[in-house]
Amino acid sequence: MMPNIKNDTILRAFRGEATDYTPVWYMRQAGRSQKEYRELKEKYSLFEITHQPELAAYVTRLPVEQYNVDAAILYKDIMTPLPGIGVDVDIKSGIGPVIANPIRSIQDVEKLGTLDPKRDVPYILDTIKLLTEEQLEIPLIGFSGAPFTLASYMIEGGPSRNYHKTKSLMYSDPAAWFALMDKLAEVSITYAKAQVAAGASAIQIFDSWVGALNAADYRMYIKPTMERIFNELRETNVPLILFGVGASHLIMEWNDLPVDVIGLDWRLSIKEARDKGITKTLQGNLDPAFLTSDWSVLEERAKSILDQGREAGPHVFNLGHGVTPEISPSVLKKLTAFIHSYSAKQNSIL
Ligand SMILES: Cc1c2[nH]c(c1CCC(=O)O)Cc1[nH]c(c(CCC(=O)O)c1C)Cc1[nH]c(c(CCC(=O)O)c1C)Cc1[nH]c(c(C)c1CCC(=O)O)C2
Repeated sequence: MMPNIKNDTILRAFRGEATDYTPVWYMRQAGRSQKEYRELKEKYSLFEITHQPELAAYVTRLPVEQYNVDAAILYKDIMTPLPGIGVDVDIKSGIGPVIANPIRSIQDVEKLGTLDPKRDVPYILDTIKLLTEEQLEIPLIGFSGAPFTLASYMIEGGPSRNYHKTKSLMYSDPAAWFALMDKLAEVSITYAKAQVAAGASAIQIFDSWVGALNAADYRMYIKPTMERIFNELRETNVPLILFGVGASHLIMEWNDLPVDVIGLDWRLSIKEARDKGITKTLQGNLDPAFLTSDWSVLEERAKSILDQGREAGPHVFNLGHGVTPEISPSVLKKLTAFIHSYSAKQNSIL
């Protein structure tokens, strides 16, 4: 069955078309900032919620109903597919993903299996079907972690500040590194394709931590893998988004990739990205810190981002990184309404 989408504004903006207003969604829009979510987390872990389609769909819908955003993002983690290939991962509250069997050698890479979405993550596909066939009237964004970001957890064994183990494997054992990149590229491709087949209307690839590399190493160790992923995902015909944190020095490399949208954090403005020569739709890039500032301060910064997006568009509003637990849902609701009304008004003046 086809997704039952009544408002596809955000998909048109992703593809670079002009829209009546600037569409918006927020990274980590579903999560600990919401009391309904925190209540659910008292009973269930993240993996327990994602294994139950009714519950996962409920969490995915919370920000849609509360904030009136233009897209939903499937509630799950970038770690979700990894148990399917033999990674022993747990998500620890306040820490993040922790891995009991880290990768240290090519032998460890060779032990990894292949992802079969119907066998390994059927509950994700069921959640997508439930949402897109029965519940949502706006597009659902599916996603996958990118190979570098997934590998960083798999090699470090958990979150890291400097990625020394990851880089050390990359620089000193390229055979193991490229074997791991191939394995994780396959995971991203099969997983994202299965999400689209189940009803997802766009795919975001989170390469959150790849900004730890310089551009020359990115070209050598990462870019060929990303080219393969996006070339294969182009076949799905859905818009493809690439996002990373602290990666301004890599966006010209990203601009060469067959993606539709580049997601910026707050370190580079929309205007600066366009002036550098980025030709894709830009997504971003409010510093989440503004969500705990006075409304007048937040409004001024949101206006500036929207004005840059109008002049240097196409643009989809988002944060520069995820919503954090202390952010109040009422602020996100007010901000969404402001983004819609301000951008619609500015468009009608032009
Ligand atoms: C690097 C990364 C991870 N997970 C993700 C990324 C890429 C985006 C980014 O750069 O932030 C992606 C992610 N994780 C989660 C989502 C849900 C969808 C959404 O955006 O609303 C998404 C898109 C749920 C989650 N994933 C996690 C939570 C919070 C903890 C929980 O509720 O158990 C949620 C709602 C856990 C997690 N998982 C990860 C981290 C760093 C954490 C936070 C650890 C902490 O501060 O406690 C790994």
